[in-house]
Amino acid sequence: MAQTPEYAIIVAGGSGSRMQHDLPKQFIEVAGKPILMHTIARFYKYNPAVRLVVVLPQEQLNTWRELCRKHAFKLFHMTVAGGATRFKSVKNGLGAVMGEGLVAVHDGVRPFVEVETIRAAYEATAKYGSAVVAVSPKDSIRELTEEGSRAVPRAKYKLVQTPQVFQASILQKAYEQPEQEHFTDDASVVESIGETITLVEGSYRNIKITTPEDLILAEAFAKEGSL
Ligand SMILES: Nc1ccn([C@@H]2O[C@H](COP(=O)(O)OP(=O)(O)OP(=O)(O)O)[C@@H](O)[C@H]2O)c(=O)n1
Ligand SMILES: C[C@](O)(CO)[C@H](O)COP(=O)(O)O
Repeated sequence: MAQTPEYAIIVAGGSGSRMQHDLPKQFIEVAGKPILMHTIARFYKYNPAVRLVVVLPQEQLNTWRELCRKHAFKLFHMTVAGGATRFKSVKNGLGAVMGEGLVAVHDGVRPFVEVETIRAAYEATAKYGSAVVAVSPKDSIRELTEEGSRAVPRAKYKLVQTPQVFQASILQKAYEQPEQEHFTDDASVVESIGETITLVEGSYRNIKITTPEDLILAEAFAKEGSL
């Protein structure tokens, strides 16, 4: 029986403003290689036949090509120009997805995602139509109210990571709608067309490298052999 095509849209089209670094954060080296290369390699390790779509700002496409040459990075991938928001970048990436299949969307700056997590997410999507990786909060949670704040039951919440994997047709339909302010990830976009979201357990190592202290953590994980 023919294998269902698997795609991975790796979004790296942001500006990385919270990192306050002179390089775009996806190009910062950890363990001797740009973060984005480690992320791509994780998906390739999961499935060498995965169709990789890497989304980068238009003005960074040449730099990326040069970095690939410099690091002799040969893993085959398409590149697509990003948009002004994550929503627009994912939508541009979806333009490279042809026909049916399972499509993962993953942040280019989450290089520590485990192969087992990626596998669990694609498998759950094949069964249920969607899979969103998430972990339980470790801290207590308070909701901001008009009066100040109030405690909420932590057991009722999950912290959402990527990959977020969907049937291609569902993701494409969801991304046809106009962007809304509360769309902070793909699950929120897909949910708003009435689809159910299935959660898959993630890992505390699957950090999104966002602020300078995340780089210190990333170096520590890398030293420990997590890359
Ligand atoms: N217009 C955008 C904005 C974000 N992203 C991607 O979405 C992921 C999560 O976003 P975030 O970590 O917030 O990245 P930035 O938007 O680059 O960072 P910041 O908000 O600090 O500027 C990143 O891999 C980022 O490159 C994207 O592809 N296109
Ligand atoms: C998609 C995401 O990583 C899930 O946690 C997150 O919502 C991205 O948010 P950002 O503000 O674009 O970093």
